[in-house]
Amino acid sequence: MAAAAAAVPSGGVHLLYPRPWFRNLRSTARSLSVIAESSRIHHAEELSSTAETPEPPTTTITVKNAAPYYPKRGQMVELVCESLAYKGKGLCKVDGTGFIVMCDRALPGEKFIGRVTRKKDNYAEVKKVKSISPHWDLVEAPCEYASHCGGCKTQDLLYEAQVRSKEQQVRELIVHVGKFSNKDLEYHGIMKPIVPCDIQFHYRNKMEFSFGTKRWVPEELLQQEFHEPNIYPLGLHAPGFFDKVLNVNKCLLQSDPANKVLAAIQDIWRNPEFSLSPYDVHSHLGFLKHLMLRTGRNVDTGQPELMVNFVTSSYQPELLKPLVDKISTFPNVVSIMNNVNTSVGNTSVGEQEHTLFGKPTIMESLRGLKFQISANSFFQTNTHQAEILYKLIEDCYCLKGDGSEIVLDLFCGTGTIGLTLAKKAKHVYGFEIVDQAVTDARRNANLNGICNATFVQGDLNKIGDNFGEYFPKPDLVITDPNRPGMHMKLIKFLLNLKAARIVYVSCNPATCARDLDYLCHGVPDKNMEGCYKLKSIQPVDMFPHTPHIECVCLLELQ
Ligand SMILES: C[S@@+](CC[C@H](N)C(=O)[O-])C[C@H]1O[C@@H](n2cnc3c(N)ncnc32)[C@H](O)[C@@H]1O
Repeated sequence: MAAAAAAVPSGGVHLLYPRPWFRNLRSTARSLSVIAESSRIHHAEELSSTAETPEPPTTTITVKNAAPYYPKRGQMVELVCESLAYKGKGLCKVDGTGFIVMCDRALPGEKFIGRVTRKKDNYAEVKKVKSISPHWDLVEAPCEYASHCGGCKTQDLLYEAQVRSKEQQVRELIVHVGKFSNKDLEYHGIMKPIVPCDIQFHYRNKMEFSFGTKRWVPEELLQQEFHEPNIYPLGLHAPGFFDKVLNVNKCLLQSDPANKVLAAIQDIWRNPEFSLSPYDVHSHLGFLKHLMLRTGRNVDTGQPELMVNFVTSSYQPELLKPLVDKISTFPNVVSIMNNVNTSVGNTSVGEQEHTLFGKPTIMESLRGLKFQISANSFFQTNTHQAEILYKLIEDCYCLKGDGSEIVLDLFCGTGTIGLTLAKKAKHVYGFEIVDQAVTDARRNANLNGICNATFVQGDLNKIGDNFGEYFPKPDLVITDPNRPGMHMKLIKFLLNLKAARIVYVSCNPATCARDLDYLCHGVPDKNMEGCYKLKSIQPVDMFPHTPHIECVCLLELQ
């Protein structure tokens, strides 16, 4: 494994000379409109539960000199990938027409044949059928599943090229969805260079695998190798399928102790003597749904500690006993949990939780504080890079440190950001929807002897006009929403609140760009005026080899 990891160079992104393709990424107007359009689709998908939030603006751009082009479903096209865009998809143009085509797993510079699978008004999606010449910055992907697994999409792209592309995506979204001028971003130093992740494998502290009844074998492997498609899989979902699972014996993104546990479970769970059946998502029969592995750290010894969580459709501990007996002998396993989820949905959060071995939580430390993590609580999944992210947040907000300031921590999860600020603040008020996370946040405050933090359970998409009565006017607002971004009610609240500074931490640059636009430029059709000035945007790579991008943005009241 060490050799495999070494094949991918680390860090150093700012020292490399940009390749010609990167300069070409001063993209044409047309490609930008597609990226903006992509973000609109994204919102439509993800905001279905928050119907009142308007979709982000799309950029209407006239395409100069583009011949009309009407690809048909099933048509084969030869393409060259220009750059990476939304969800890490390759952005290509049909030669001579400028028509935009998006392709999963096409990487910059790659020439390939694609089959049109989906057609929209102004772009199409293709599936790569054959690669003609490889992409620039090709490296050998160390993981055997890299070209099929839905987790990593860009393992075979040089890490420096991955982060350059992420930085460029953020810039384009901020300009075209957020409506900030590229010139301002450059000349006022608003757009900061991306912070790469210097650990590019084994960085995830949490992985969730699914048990399945249908093993997914990629088309190209069906012919090449001997496969036993009837063997039940335990692994990751095939991209786009909720009922097909790619069997995975080892994942290079999770810790070594977690991989040892995964391998041990793979070895024995199909043994007919144990009568363990995978849950069938169609018939709703079967027992084993998911296997969640979380890696923490014993804060006294520094040794990894592992939580193994079996998600099952019913409570039958006697069935799990052979697995528990085996993995409880592993020195790092300190907790074996069973979440029982009787619903037909795919979620791993159980209605009941049982401790089968050891303790119900594991420990982790972040910015000098201790955190107790339960099976279902949110915790930053890359602990190493979270240290760097939180330091950036700390540097960004510049609390005076005299204990006079009030901090509002929105979407606080288990309270990690707020608690790391508490020592410098007068009081921290955290709001979070998940009950268990709020319980954890309170426990974490106690664990660290922090008395000036209050955590409240509540839905920030449903705040009433009296929301501001729950806390004194804050000097600083931290907002860290999940992928759909902030609801319009919350935007409106923040525009009326007029806190001196907002630090917006985002895991989705498209919704982040939309919300920054609202906070800075207002929402004309709601008669809301913007009152913030964007001071900085700092992209951070928390998840190498995946399309995910984190950003820390500082806004100041104008
Ligand atoms: C990206 S996480 C941030 C967590 C935390 N700030 C941290 O750094 O660990 C987003 C959090 O928002 C919470 N959340 C999602 N929707 C919410 C809502 N409508 N109201 C309140 N909290 C919500 C999620 O449960 C999750 O804990």
